[in-house]
Parts: sequence; C-alpha cells; structure tokens
Amino acid sequence: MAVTTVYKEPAPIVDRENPLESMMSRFNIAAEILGLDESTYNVLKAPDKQVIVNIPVTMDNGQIRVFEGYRVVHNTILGPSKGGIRYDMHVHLDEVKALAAWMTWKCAVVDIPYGGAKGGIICDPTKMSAGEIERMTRGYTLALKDVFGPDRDIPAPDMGTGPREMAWLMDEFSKTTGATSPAVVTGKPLVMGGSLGRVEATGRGVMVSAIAAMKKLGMDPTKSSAAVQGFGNVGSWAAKLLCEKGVKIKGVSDISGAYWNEEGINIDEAIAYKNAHNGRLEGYTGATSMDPDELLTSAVDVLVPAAVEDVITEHNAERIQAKLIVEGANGPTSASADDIINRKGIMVVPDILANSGGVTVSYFEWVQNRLGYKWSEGMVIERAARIMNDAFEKVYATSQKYKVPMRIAAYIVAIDKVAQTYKFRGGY
Ligand SMILES: NC(=O)C1=CN([C@@H]2O[C@H](COP(=O)(O)OP(=O)(O)OC[C@H]3O[C@@H](n4cnc5c(N)ncnc54)[C@H](O)[C@@H]3O)[C@@H](O)[C@H]2O)C=CC1
Ligand SMILES: O=C(O)CCC(=O)C(=O)O
Repeated sequence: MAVTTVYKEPAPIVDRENPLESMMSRFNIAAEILGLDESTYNVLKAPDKQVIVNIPVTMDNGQIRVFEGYRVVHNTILGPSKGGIRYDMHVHLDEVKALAAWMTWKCAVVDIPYGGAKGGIICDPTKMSAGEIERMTRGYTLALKDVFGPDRDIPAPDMGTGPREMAWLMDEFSKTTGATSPAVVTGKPLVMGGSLGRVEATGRGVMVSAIAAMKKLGMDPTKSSAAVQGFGNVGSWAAKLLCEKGVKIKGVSDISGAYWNEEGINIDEAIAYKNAHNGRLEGYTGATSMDPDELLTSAVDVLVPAAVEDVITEHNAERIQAKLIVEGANGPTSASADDIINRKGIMVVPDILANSGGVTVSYFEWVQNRLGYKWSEGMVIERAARIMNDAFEKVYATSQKYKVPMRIAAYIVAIDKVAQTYKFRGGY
C-alpha cells in the first residue's frame, strides 16, 4: 500500500525579514502621505481571499506525498487578479500575501487593468521528475478551479515555474471547465497562445528601467558596470540585455555561488553554460568564484538583485557601493535597509516598477488570447517599453513632487489609482 507523507519541510528561512512587514511599512508611509481614508486603508491592508490547498501527488516511487499550496488574491478593484506561481521550499503564507499585494501595486503603477494575486507550492522542483511536477501542477489547478478564470484570476510564471507548467495549468483548467481557455494563464509556450517576448519581458523591463534611471543620474551605460544576483529567467535576461546596451556585467550569482570577472562576463557564454548544466552556473570557468554575500556590496555602478526577497538588509546596506539598484526580484530590499540606502543617496528603481515588464507582456498575451490574434515581437517590445517608460516618468515626477524616494513614489502612484477607483465604484 502506498505510504502518505506530508511534504512540508524545511521550515521557512528564519533569518530573513518578513516580506509582508516590509510591504506594509512602505504601504503605511505612502498611505499617510496620500491621506488615505480609513475605510480604503482597511480594505487594502488585508487580502480579499486566501486559499490553502493540500495536493496529493503520486510520486514516481509509488509513494503519495501531500504538498501544501497557496493562492492569495489581494485585490480586484482594478480588474481580475493577476500574478505568478512560485515553486520553492521557502514559500510561506506571509510571503505569498506580500507578493499578492505587490501585484496589486505593480499593475496599478503600469496602469494595466488587473488586481493582484500570487500563488505558490512548498516543494523543491529541482528534486522532482517532470511527471511529478506535472501531477502536482494539475492537482493545484484542480484544487483552485473555482478561483482561476480569464475574468477572475489569471496565474503566470514566477520562481521555479515557466511555460511548461503554464501549459499544464491551461490544459487542466480547460478540461475541467469543458472549454478551451488560453486566457486563463499567461507565460504559455508560443504554440499554444503564448506571446512573443514574454519569456524575456521581465528582464527586458529591468533593462528599460535601468537605462531610464541611468539617464536621470547622468550615467553612461557604456562606461558603467553591474552585478546581477540570480541567473534564472529575470537575472539572465536582464544581464544579457544590459550587456547589449554596453554595460559591463562584472558579477553574477545563482544558488550555486557567485562569479566575478573584472573585464566583464561573457553573458551569452554564461547562459549557454547554465542551459547545459541543469540551469546552474556551478563550475563556470569564464569568471572566478567569489563569496555570494560580497556580490551585493561589490564595486559596481548598478546592482540588480533578481533572485529572492530580503537580500539587502540593515546588515549589508551600509557597504553597498552601487549608485543605482534596479530590483528585478520582488521584495529584495527589506524595509530596515530603506533609511540607510536613502541616506547614502542610492537611487532604487523599486520592484513594483522595475520588474513590471513581465506582467505587462502577460497582459498583452491575455489581450491577444481574447482577440484570437497574434502581435509581432516588435509590437510587443515597443508597447511594453512605452508603458514602462511612461510609468517610470510618472513615478519619478511623483518622487520629485513629494520629495520621497522612488519606492514610496511608486506606492503613492499605485495606492492613489486604487483609492480613486474605489471612490468611483463604491460598494463598501
Ligand atoms: N519570471 C517573471 O516573469 C517574474 C519574476 N519576478 C521575480 O524575479 C525573481 C526571480 O524570478 P525568476 O527569474 O522567474 O526565477 P527563476 O526560478 O527563473 O530563477 C531564480 C534564480 O535565482 C537563483 N537564486 C535562488 N536563491 C538565490 C540566492 N539565495 N542567491 C542567489 N541566487 C539565488 C536561482 O539559482 C536562479 O538562478 C523572483 O523574485 C520573482 O518573483 C518578478 C516579476 C516577473
Ligand atoms: O506575468 C504575470 O502575470 C505576473 C508575473 C509576476 O508574478 C510578477 O510580476 O511578480
């Protein structure tokens, strides 16, 4: 008889700060500056919906494991909720709540008609077979079939997931509901309604916002250097596209370690190496290995954290040498580091602006699916860049107007849009 085990360890990393607290502390500052009324504040401070599901999966050895999964819908006043799904051992409910709220703010900052949501499953996909991941993804979809929907809640990839998982989700949802439903999920493979440009969209948006910020700071990309933490979808594309703009990428890292080349890393070569080595840079010889903690404080002009939350903290912020931080990851800077970074005069392009290129092209994918029509890659790139540059200028102008850092300015832009929509829609 198959043995059933509940797969829910190791415990979340305890020395990381709580991302939900970091999100709330910035929200509180922006809400106070805006003079947000108490009822809207109370509506926005907690998610609309939090769903926890148990997903039994038959593993390849015949054992049944039960995985714990989450979907949090933070808010839907601007439209159906949107946000990725994360497969990682450190997923926990507070993290998913923070990530869902960041999606509400992100969609509002770039002015696309979505609310915010996020999902995750506690699992280590690097230790599971494709079949096990498929069965888990289908189980998660089935458990959440009443939450997901093209007009309700639209998932997408995040850490540990990509087009393959989105295809399984779309297939399972379509079979369950009896109607082919490409618009229920974005980030799908191209052949089944994925959008050209979605895979690289988040990294491209990081590049677009980095270039916009460098212009404001009078920095010449061709005379600037950068370090990129995380070499997955977002980090590797950001590194490649910044490199194409002439930025010298001196350091990169992933979960296997950090790698440095004073003359600049050959990013195409590093990506090819990673693709040939199970998605990891381990053993890469085009750079020398360095202490991963030192990457964040290395002598570069631009720092791109593109991995996990809370890596820039009160413990290392003082030592950061970069003039510009462009947040590819969600929540890489904990609130405890904000004052130090601001005092040092470092410009931060915050996550809800810098990594919004992904959800922007996801929106394009959803629009194309609903129209049953495909856009050219050029159109996707041009429209996404326009949206991001407009959002950057709006946030920059808001930071000047209120004399606040770019992060608080981005929250002000987002909360203001959501609050104004509540005023028109009413309903509470
Ligand atoms: N994929 C997307 O379209 C979007 C992703 N993001 C955010 O970007 C971040 C990265 O996501 P993806 O690139 O999609 O994930 P991914 O799974 O493709 O890559 C994650 C990368 O981070 C590395 N990593 C993990 N822990 C690390 C650590 N402690 N130190 C250094 N590197 C570490 C992994 O080895 C891998 O290279 C996440 O915060 C995610 O929420 C934000 C917007 C959209
Ligand atoms: O593409 C999307 O819909 C959401 C991507 C995402 O999860 C994020 O921006 O953090």
